[in-house]
Amino acid sequence: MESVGVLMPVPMSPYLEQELERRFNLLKLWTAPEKAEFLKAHSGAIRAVIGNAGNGADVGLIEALPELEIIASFSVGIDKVDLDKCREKGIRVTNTPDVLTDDVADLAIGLALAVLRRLCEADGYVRSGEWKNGDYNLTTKFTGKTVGIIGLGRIGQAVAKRAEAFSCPIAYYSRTEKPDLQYKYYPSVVELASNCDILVVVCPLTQETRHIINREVIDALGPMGILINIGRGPHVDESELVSALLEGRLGGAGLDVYENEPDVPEQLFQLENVVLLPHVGSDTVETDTAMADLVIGNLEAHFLNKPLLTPVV
Ligand SMILES: O=CC(=O)O
Repeated sequence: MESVGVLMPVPMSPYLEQELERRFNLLKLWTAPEKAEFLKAHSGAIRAVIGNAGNGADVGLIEALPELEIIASFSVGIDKVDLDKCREKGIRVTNTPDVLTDDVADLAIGLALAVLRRLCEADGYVRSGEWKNGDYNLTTKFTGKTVGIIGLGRIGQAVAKRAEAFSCPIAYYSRTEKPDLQYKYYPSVVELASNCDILVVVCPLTQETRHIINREVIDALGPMGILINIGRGPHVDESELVSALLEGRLGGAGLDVYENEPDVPEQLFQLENVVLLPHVGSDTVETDTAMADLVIGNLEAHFLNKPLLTPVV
């Protein structure tokens, strides 16, 4: 497969890069001084594109690569890939489900604990020497709080399982009720937000879920409520979130994702009830390797005419 051109638009995992280089003709777009020229020069060779959470394949890229057969995303979310265009052109699409579920769910719980128990602030209190002047403030208990989950797929269910271990009642919103699960279902996000303490966003980003967290939902969650976003930034109307936090209409937020990454609203930097992470939900050494192996497994299956391991299209 050494002659198969595989385009990597942006740097991702060094392990993935190294393993792709051993098997394929890896073309690193970001190393080219003139990207359009580079694509033109290699368009006849490129049969695969590697996407990720931030960079997928839009119509422009797909149209520029006439030999493109497969987009293998190094992510579970494929909102940056134009799936309709891929279907129309018969281009296959794969992602990396399951292998990252535990890490992302762990991080949701970590964010909830960090916001409620002020872990980052308290750490700063020790490092700055302020502890010598007196004890740190009281914080808020996590155990027993009602956790509302938007999107009860693989990751949502893993969040629920972890929260149950903290004796948290679980409620959820999803497009359809899941009668085989014992959790309380709400048919609207506002109703869910009105009836939980911690609201976790974990659904895929689609036209329907863009800004699923709007002013009405934020107000329903209220001044004691906590929003955790481990899904995608555009799930949340970010300017509404910032106003609500600045005005004390929302109790706090734990965010791993933002509307315009890596730009984060600077008004949030001063707030002690907010914990900000740089989109690291699945970024552990173990999961990076597992995701990379799955990307490679899908490419090898495709070019050997075998069934894809984790097909989306
Ligand atoms: O955001 C990360 C992913 O979609 O895998």
